[in-house]
Amino acid sequence: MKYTPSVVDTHGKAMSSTNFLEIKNLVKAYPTPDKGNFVVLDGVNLTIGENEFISVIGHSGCGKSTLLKIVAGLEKASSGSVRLDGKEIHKPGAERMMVFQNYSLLPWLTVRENIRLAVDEVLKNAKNAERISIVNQHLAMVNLTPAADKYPDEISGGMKQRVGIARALAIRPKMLLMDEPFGALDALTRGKLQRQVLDIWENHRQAVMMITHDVDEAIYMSDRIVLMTNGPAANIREILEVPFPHPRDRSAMRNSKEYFELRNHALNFLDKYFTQEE
Ligand SMILES: Nc1ncnc2c1ncn2[C@@H]1O[C@H](COP(=O)(O)OP(=O)(O)OP(=O)(O)O)[C@@H](O)[C@H]1O
Repeated sequence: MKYTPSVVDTHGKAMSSTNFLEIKNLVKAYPTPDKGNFVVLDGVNLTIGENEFISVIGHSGCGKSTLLKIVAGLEKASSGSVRLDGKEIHKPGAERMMVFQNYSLLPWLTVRENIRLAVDEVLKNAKNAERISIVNQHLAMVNLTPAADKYPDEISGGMKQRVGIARALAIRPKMLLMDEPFGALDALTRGKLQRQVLDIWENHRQAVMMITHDVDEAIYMSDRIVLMTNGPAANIREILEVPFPHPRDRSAMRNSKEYFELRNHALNFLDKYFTQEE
């Protein structure tokens, strides 16, 4: 039987979510040396709810990172608008925290100091005791208390990524932006960290936008999956609603007919666009 997504919405009117993040008619073009423009994103519309976990999937180079960077305020849109909680995004802000694939920790600071630096930077009005408590709480949340005084080059990739996640969460952002956060990890570490991030998110719900190349990861973690067309001039072709309530049991889910159909639908979508490009 062919899978029919429960939501196919390329105009951003998500049925089950509020418009916490609102991306409207977003276009991003880079100037080229011949004075033309290279259009990366062309007319992206998307809304994300306050407590919603969204994954973005698309072929390499279609503009996923560009989209995330615009939401982070690290890149500017050529036209269109991006609003968070009603406010236009023009620059980076502490209400949107980014987790990168390559960890991006400061190597001369310990695990604890990496998290503390972000807390000091953002929670300027908090008293010292409160800052210490926030750092300790977030170290514990990602099971890093025993490694708190180690330096980044003394810990594994999975641990580094947990520091990145704890650092992002410690400043209590309204939205978490993750660019292939588990991409550099081995399968076992990846699975464990996916579960850990979900545990945290299930207890402290917030808006999450995660880029991934992994369909299983997207189904396991997110409420909706955004499928992007190939670039140039990419946009959103389909949005799939993931029909499993949280917390999710990965193995039970994987054995269900819905999972199989959703997975095949997403993989067929990617195959179709890959074939068209060739
Ligand atoms: N600063 C820039 N100047 C010019 N072109 C750029 C710039 N940044 C990105 N691009 C181009 O925009 C397109 C989209 O890049 P982007 O990194 O957003 O893709 P992606 O979907 O995240 O790719 P991947 O999955 O491989 O990480 C690519 O063709 C890239 O070369």
